[in-house]
Amino acid sequence: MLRRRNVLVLSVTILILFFFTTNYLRSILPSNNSVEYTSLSIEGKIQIEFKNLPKDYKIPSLIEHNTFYAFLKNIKNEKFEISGENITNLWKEANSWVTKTQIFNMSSPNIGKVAYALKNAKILKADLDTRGTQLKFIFTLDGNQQVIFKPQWYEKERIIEGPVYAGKDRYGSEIVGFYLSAILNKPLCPISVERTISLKQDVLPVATKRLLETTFMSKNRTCIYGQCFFCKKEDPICSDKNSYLNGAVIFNIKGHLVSNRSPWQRTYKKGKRAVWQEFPEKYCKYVYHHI
Ligand SMILES: Nc1ncnc2c1ncn2[C@@H]1O[C@H](COP(=O)(O)OP(=O)(O)OP(=O)(O)O)[C@@H](O)[C@H]1O
Ligand SMILES: [Mn+2]
Repeated sequence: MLRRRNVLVLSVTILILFFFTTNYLRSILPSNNSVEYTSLSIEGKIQIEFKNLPKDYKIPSLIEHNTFYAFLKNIKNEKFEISGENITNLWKEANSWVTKTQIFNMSSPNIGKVAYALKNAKILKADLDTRGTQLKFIFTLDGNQQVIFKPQWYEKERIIEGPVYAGKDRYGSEIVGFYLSAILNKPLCPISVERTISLKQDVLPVATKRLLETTFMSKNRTCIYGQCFFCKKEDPICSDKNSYLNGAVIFNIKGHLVSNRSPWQRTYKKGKRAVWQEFPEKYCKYVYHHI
């Protein structure tokens, strides 16, 4: 009886060991399937090559970066009294962060206050922002800081079908861009926050003439169509019935910005492929040597 049990225990142990060893070997041994490799996309090959990189190229995860943790702590909305010198000095500091290599200071303990001020400071003047191609506003906040306001056009969950450039600006991408730039330790996206404004109370009383000229009421909602390449009277942004409109408030960078096209820019014509899509391998070398 005892012997039979021993044999059983031994067989089960061998079976378990066999199972784990084969699985382990499968995970560490390179798969020698070269046919599979050649049929992979460029992105797929990059993913595989990442795993084979010498350890010199391996860097610790940026998310563990001390600066990022300081940023996470600092960005927590910090309530303060928005008035007089407080706010003027805060904007002064935020503007001093902007250099050629960063547009916000991840380590500043005041970054939470800037986010709070973007979300809460009174709007002193509201105008249309005619830069770019889509509808946006430029507000002057208490303390004389200009910010851009991009309205929310769609429910957050809404999925827009079609090409990657289908649909209007998604205001959330401004906010995601800001946080992503911090996570990647490249603070190159302006500080952005979500904010709900009352068109009736916060905007219309301080609106410029040209903003008011593109404003009308429709079914108890305040609607604005603005002035831009894609702006149409038939396609305005409208508040809810209580006159509220949600969107992103984006810190406006002072000074002159230069546009640099990405060498990997998409084309906007259906079916027309960009050079980088036609000759992916050669194009990479070309950009490396010529741009
Ligand atoms: N935070 C900012 N600070 C200063 N200038 C800005 C800021 N955001 C945008 N701009 C300026 O406004 C221009 C248009 O901005 P943006 O790309 O966000 O608008 P858009 O309507 O989506 O235009 P496009 O279709 O050209 O992308 C930018 O090229 C830049 O010059
Ligand atoms: Mn854009």
